[in-house]
Amino acid sequence: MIQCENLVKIYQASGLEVVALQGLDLMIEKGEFTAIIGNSGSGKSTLLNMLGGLDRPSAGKLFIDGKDMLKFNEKELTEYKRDTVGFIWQNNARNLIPYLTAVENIEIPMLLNKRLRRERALELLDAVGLYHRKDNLLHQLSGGEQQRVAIGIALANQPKLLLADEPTGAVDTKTADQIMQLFNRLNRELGLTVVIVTHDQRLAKRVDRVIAIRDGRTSSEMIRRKSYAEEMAVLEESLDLEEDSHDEYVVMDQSGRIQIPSNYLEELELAGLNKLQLHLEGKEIVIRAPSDD
Ligand SMILES: Nc1ncnc2c1ncn2[C@@H]1O[C@H](COP(=O)(O)OP(=O)(O)OP(=O)(O)O)[C@@H](O)[C@H]1O
Repeated sequence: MIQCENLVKIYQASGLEVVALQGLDLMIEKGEFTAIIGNSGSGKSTLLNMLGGLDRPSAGKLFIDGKDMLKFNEKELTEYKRDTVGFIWQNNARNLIPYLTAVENIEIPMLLNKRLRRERALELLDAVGLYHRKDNLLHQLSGGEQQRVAIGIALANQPKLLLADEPTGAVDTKTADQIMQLFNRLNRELGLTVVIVTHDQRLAKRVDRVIAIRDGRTSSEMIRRKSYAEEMAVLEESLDLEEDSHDEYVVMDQSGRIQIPSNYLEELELAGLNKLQLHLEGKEIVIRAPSDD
């Protein structure tokens, strides 16, 4: 579904160049539920904006749903945003129109698409568990309910890809869990590919794959041993997932480069060295500090 190779994004800010993505590699299959984590400023939102067609990459390759995003003209980009992708932000003000009711908010994207259907808007409201709040104005809804309306809006045009930037950043833990369950249900039942950006390691445990970004590059990856869907089938009601339910991988780029996690370097006192010894031992690669002689 998503294929990024050596993706670069450079912003120009008051005469200075900021390299927000510096050669990021990423593959996401159709139907996967992925979380992107990383420190503030590591490039998570920049990546999501590229995936959502809200901004254009400076260089590299980005294919989504078989289409080359770097070759899109304005019209194709608008069609992509309208038909392929649904976007949810942390901040409700970017998702919702305050003076409309819940159901009217969901109708908006369908209006732009000339497919206005109250019936469909109500279906979507039902899908996000808010049918009973359809006639409430937004200020009458809680933060979590507003975020669910935003998810309904993102689904209005039947996207294949759902992107969410810190979707639970402004709600409490219990509401965050409900929102994650909703994403999971949409992923399982509609087969939607879902990518969320989060700071919250706890939420990241509840997806199939976690991709960590450091300094605008993919630095490591965790893949769930059992699919989240399988686990949820058993644990539908329980929110306590095993601590250790992911295998960790480092990402290797096309040229064979990997990034060694900083805690490994520190533990073995390798941090700060500019060369290391590398050799094969059977089927394993051993990395160690250079010997003195
Ligand atoms: N429009 C812009 N103009 C200039 N620099 C930008 C712009 N957007 C992002 N940046 C810079 O690019 C880098 C990556 O920013 P980005 O917002 O993608 O990080 P992030 O990982 O999402 O951070 P956070 O978790 O704080 O939201 C930062 O150094 C940021 O200052």
